[in-house]
Amino acid sequence: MSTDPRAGEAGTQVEPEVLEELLSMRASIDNIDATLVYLLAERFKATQRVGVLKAKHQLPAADPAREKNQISRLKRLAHEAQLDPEFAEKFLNFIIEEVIRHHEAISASSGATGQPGPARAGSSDDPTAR
Ligand SMILES: C=C(O[C@@H]1C=C(C(=O)O)C=C[C@H]1O)C(=O)O
Repeated sequence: MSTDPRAGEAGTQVEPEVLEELLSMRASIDNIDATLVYLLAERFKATQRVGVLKAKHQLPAADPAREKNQISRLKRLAHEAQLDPEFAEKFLNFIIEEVIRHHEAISASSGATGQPGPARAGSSDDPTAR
């Protein structure tokens, strides 16, 4: 029924009014997804700075006490927002795992100098490369 590429599979399967409603909701989803990408990019910029600070002061990459506090706070917020708290926990753990991986890489590259090393310059683990 529609050749609009935004309609996807549904374009050939539903009435024009239904399609219009679907496309309007998808436009919101696109905006939300773009916001998520920007938010995640900002969060990773901040955590990269934490990683550099930790490497400089020989602090461990992971901080389980901080993670525990964050997860209970986020689960509480998720519940209030009618988002599945278990999903919120999984999502946050997924992100934290990646952050810790970055911190370990920063620490490994900084060696004795406490500075991100030249071997990592330009890599995704080097926040100064951005
Ligand atoms: C960013 C930090 O490093 C790690 C990553 C965290 C996160 O992504 O929120 C939280 C705790 C740490 O395990 C930190 O210590 O603040």
